[in-house]
Amino acid sequence: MTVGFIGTGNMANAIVRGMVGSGGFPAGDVVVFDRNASKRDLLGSDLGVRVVASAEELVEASDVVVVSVKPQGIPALLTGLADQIADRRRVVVSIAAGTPLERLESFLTTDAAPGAQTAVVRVMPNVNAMIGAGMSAVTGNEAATAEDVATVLDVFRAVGEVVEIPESQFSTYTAIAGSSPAFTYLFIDALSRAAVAGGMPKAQATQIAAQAVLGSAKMVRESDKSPWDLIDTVCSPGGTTVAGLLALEDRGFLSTVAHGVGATIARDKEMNAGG
Ligand SMILES: NC(=O)C1=CN([C@@H]2O[C@H](COP(=O)(O)OP(=O)(O)OC[C@H]3O[C@@H](n4cnc5c(N)ncnc54)[C@H](OP(=O)(O)O)[C@@H]3O)[C@@H](O)[C@H]2O)C=CC1
Ligand SMILES: O=C(O)[C@@H]1CCC=N1
Repeated sequence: MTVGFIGTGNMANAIVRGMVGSGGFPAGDVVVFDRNASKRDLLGSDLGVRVVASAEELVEASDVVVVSVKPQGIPALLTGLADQIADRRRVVVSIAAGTPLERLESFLTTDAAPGAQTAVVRVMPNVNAMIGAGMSAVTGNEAATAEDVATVLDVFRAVGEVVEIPESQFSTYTAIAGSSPAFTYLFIDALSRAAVAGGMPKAQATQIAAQAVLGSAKMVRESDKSPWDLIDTVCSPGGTTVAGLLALEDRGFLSTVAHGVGATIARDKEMNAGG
């Protein structure tokens, strides 16, 4: 099975590097195209994946076509490829935020295959796919068979964990897993900047903060305690942690995070509605 990527920016780079790096996908089974020759060629020279010179050539060469351009670029791209995609019976995967299956289907409707519906699978990955630590949600349209969805799950499983969720949950999912790496990087940077204020070199502080966040995430996943209960295990009576925790709450830490997640969901829904 050949998987092709149209658009080799931040996200496709992460996925393709993760796929090939994981050893789960031979470089020869991955095809890439980007309108910037230098970007697509870099993936070819770094990984040995097949590089093609047009989107049409990519559709011709790929069983699964992953559209990895910004949401604004999708209408023109898919409309231009709709006849060929229907004719070749390709499975289309979109990783775009704020772009529902129904809209993707509307761009793929074609007179070349009246009544036939293209299989479309929507995925929300995250950028940690680059190191095989991604988290991706997957959902298929009516035309996507269980086998199509399973194939796409396999692709994204090669770069991290996968979960199948209903499309109605995609906005919420996007906030807590698609966008949240940025929020978490910000948290790590905030920890390390505060340590710089305390006199520690930035590079060292960042590595220490990152390991503390990594270990905390592992603990949440592996412990049978809830995060709330784990907080109590760190807070010694009259100690340092509870002092810091109360100061964070004094500035509304929890509600600030919830506010950020809410704004992310709202923006995704606005994009879903065409905004
Ligand atoms: N970045 C992230 O963490 C995540 C992103 N996503 C989704 O992934 C998608 C891609 O995002 P991201 O990788 O960040 O975006 P980028 O802008 O980094 O990458 C998109 C690439 O596609 C190229 N491109 C645009 N239109 C075409 C076209 N018609 N044919 C060929 N190449 C084209 C762009 O070229 P040019 O530079 O010239 O525009 C660019 O190189 C988005 O839809 C986003 O919602 C989903 C989850 C996480
Ligand atoms: O910011 C965005 O719109 C994309 C979707 C999730 C992460 N990046």
